[in-house]
Amino acid sequence: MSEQPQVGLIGLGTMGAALSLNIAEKGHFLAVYNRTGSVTDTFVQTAGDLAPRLTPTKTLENFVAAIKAPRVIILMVPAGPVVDDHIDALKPLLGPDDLIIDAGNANFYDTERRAKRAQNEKFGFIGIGVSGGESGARHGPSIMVGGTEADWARVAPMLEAISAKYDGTPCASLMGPGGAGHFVKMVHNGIEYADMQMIAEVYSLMRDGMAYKAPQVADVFENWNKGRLASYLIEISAKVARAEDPISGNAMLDVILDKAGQKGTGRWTAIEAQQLAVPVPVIEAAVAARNLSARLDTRQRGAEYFGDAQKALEGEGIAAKTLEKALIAGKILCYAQGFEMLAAAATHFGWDLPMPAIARVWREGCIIRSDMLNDMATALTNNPGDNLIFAEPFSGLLKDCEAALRDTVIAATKAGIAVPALAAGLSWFDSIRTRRTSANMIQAQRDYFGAHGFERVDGKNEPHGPWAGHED
Ligand SMILES: NC(=O)C1=CN([C@@H]2O[C@H](COP(=O)(O)OP(=O)(O)OC[C@H]3O[C@@H](n4cnc5c(N)ncnc54)[C@H](OP(=O)(O)O)[C@@H]3O)[C@@H](O)[C@H]2O)C=CC1
Ligand SMILES: O=C(CO)[C@H](O)[C@H](O)COP(=O)(O)O
Repeated sequence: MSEQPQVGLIGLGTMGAALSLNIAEKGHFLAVYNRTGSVTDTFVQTAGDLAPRLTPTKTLENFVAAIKAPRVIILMVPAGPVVDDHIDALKPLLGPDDLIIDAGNANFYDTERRAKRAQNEKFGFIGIGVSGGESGARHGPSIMVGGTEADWARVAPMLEAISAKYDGTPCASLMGPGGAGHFVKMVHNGIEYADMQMIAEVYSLMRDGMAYKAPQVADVFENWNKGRLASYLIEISAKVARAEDPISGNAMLDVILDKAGQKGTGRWTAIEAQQLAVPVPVIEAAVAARNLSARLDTRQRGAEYFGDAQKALEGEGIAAKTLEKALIAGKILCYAQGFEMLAAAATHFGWDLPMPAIARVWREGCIIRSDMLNDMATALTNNPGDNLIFAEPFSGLLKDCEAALRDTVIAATKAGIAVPALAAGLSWFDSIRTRRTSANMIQAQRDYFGAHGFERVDGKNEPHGPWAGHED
């Protein structure tokens, strides 16, 4: 029997269509609206058994009218002004206690602003981060919610029902107020960039350093997916390496242009980490690598002018076991940096970010889901406030894998195969356990040119060097 929907969704693109079907499948009736009306028609016509639970609408007025108050309206449209436009358009149509949920990849500052603005309105607004791509949205994404406890109590039953489950536990949690959910999603994506980049780097070592064909790379990744590296990204990397191009019959990977796209969340993570003064060099390297990959002309010119950098690795190359350990180390270092950034954001923004719960919601449904995240959730629970690298099993794993990471970076560097994210991880790891760095030189330089002063190792109160008053 058809019921009046209490939920509506705007934006039937890749994510919105899949999420609508997921919501309908969990027993909800929902109204749907899409800018291009024909998309709405096709969507409902192809919804099969779920079609009776969907109410297609062609105007925002009809859309809102089709939903029973108090309404829950989900936006699944591109981040940025499109979200503001929708809020503005919905505003005169909404009633008391209606709630808009922005489920796209919004910048968390926008979400903060929108949530604050909504406090003066009769309707509410929350921002949620949703991860898992199309199949996650359809069958169970990971959901990071920003809002009040009351907002969470209201939306939790639906969001938990549609979310992925890890051993029966829903991968949906309240992260904190305002933009906290979108902040956590942003860091998720920063880590996603880094995870992907490090996998791409070991792929390059196999392809360019050891002349592996794509199916051989697939074999290696498939094997790794049975061990410590078991994860969605390794699993799909094996699948894409195995795939053939239906047009040329060549390996699919070999016909894809090496120019990485990006929508901005990785860049936002790097920018925000800089604002918070938290070093996340693995993520920064991954963002830079995407930017560099897009500079095709410069890369071609560089290769012609200076000679192509890449050579075969020396000797037998690098054993798959060594590469695996290098990737394990790189992954731990990257997550350690990501969680440190989250901890700094919690302090800076006054959010009580639930670190173990963040690791828990990332265990299933999202793009960075992996077995390791379960151990991270336990480590963050048992070692509150501590960096992951000091917590077992990660400290032990790092000790075990450090040499492999170093050997890999050295071999890659000798062969001219760029491994910026792995190298950044190693350099961070070296820096973080260096008793005396070279920052004394920086302090001396700053004092020389700007009389900025420094602290002395002997504690004496003489904050300037003998160069004070220099004339050059
Ligand atoms: N794809 C993914 O893997 C993930 C995406 N996201 C986020 O989800 C959101 C949606 O992404 P996705 O589904 O991939 O995007 P799509 O491009 O597939 O769909 C975009 C949707 O937004 C609508 N839309 C676009 N521009 C406007 C506009 N100016 N006014 C009104 N409607 C508009 C489109 O309608 P029309 O049919 O008329 O063009 C379409 O319904 C984004 O914020 C994205 O970052 C989050 C997690 C994963
Ligand atoms: O949020 C996502 C996954 O978690 C989206 O797929 C997002 O588009 C990925 O980022 P980019 O397009 O910049 O690679």
